[in-house]
Amino acid sequence: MSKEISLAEVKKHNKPNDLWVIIEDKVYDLTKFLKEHPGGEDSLKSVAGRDGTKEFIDVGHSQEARQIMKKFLIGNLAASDIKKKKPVGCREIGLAVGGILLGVALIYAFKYATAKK
Ligand code: HEM
Repeated sequence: MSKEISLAEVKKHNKPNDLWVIIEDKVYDLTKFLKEHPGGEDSLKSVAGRDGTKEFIDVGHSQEARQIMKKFLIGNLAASDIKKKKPVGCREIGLAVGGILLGVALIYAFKYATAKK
């Protein structure tokens, strides 16, 4: 199992000579890659010690870049620091469907009540 690293720990490594970055909940030590990065040093420095997932994806990195990054993987972001995406629960779906059915039933009831006899 790979190492779990907390967000607080990653934040400490925010300098060019000690540069960690979080990408897709994984932690990379890019200190040695800084000078080799085809996208320049500044882009990596701008996300030093923090989550650079959005920036990494926005660039549209190649498969080759994804291969290279594996060499610098040092661990996973601690589960407690991973932002949980709230899924839409069954309760919400149930309420929405119930609301729509009630609305349709009311329209029919109204039409029936006001229909000319
Ligand atoms: C382990 C992490 C990373 C690796 C291995 C990596 C590798 C590469 C490689 C190989 C390229 C050349 C183009 C390609 O093959 O896609 C590239 C370009 C680039 N990267 Fe990264 N990169 C990493 C992280 C980042 C991050 C976090 C940022 C932004 C904050 C970034 C910004 C850029 C930019 C701006 C380019 C230039 C794109 C262009 O010229 O069109 N990279 N990177």
